[in-house]
Amino acid sequence: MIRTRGLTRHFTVKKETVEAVRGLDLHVEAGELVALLGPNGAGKSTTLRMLTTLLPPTSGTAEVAGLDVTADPRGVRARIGYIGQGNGAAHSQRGRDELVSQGRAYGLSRTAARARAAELIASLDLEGVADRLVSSLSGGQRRRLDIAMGLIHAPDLLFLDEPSTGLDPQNRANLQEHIAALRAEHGTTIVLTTHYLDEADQLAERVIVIDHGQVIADDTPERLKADHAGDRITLTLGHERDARRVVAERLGVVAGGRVERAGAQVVIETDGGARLAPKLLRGLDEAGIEVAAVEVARPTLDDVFLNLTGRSLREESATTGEAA
Ligand SMILES: Nc1ncnc2c1ncn2[C@@H]1O[C@H](COP(=O)(O)OP(=O)(O)OP(=O)(O)O)[C@@H](O)[C@H]1O
Repeated sequence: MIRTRGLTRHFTVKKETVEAVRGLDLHVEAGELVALLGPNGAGKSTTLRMLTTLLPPTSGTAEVAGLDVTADPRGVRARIGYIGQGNGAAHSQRGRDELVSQGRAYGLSRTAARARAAELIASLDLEGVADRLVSSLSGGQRRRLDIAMGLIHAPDLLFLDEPSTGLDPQNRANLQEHIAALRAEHGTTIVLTTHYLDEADQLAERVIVIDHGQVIADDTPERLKADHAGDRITLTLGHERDARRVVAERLGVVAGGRVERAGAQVVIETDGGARLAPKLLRGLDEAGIEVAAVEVARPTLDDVFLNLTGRSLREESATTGEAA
């Protein structure tokens, strides 16, 4: 469905070159639900804008829905849906009318456009609000209407640029359910960008991690976590000196496990944390070390990003005022 080779985009800002996307080789099969995950400025939107023909590549090629984005941009646009960041239906119109107009713009007859609009209104749970002015809809309802707009011509491939940014957790969860349901019902190939780690983890079957305009990892969330991050055992000990001793003598810590200490807390990153934790506790007990609390956590995609780049995606998002 998508194949890019060496896809590259530079911008020139005040005589300086910004290498927004640097030689991406992407391959997305029909029916996949893929998330492009990366910090602000990683190049996700620029990639999407090239794949949707909104921006010409500086170099490299991209084939989308069987057509070359540079040679046949109109053909590509007819076969895809694209929902950008913050674009959307006109606020002074009613949602249903906007959908019908959009359908007409794609060449559907009035009857077909109405039927398709009704179908999307039902499947995106907009029945109660589709006949209201768009300006009166909530953020989550508006985002669902945007998605309906992008799907009016029944494209095989849908691009969503940060679909849930700005929504509260409940609306985000609701939108994610709708995206998953669309895929299940229609088999639409979906490519979305996000910097919400849990969204990529729960929704996508495949996560392509992008940093500084390049792919740094590409796999299922489970395999990314298994390959690039371990479980995390957090021990809170009674005294800081005990924590120092655990680290210095690597008490109960298996070979290869990474150990860090902060005050009386020791964090051990290791494979098979649930299996190791009881052994570890027995070892500490035998050494006469008191344990106040223990927690075993499975790795997150943030741990994957941290291990790959040395930076936390969560912190980077926080510094730019975004929640991740
Ligand atoms: N029109 C433009 N002119 C100049 N620089 C640009 C332009 N568009 C993007 N950039 C730069 O290209 C880099 C990649 O930006 P892009 O918007 O693709 O990142 P992103 O991963 O989508 O980030 P975000 O999560 O913040 O949307 C950034 O350094 C950005 O400032």
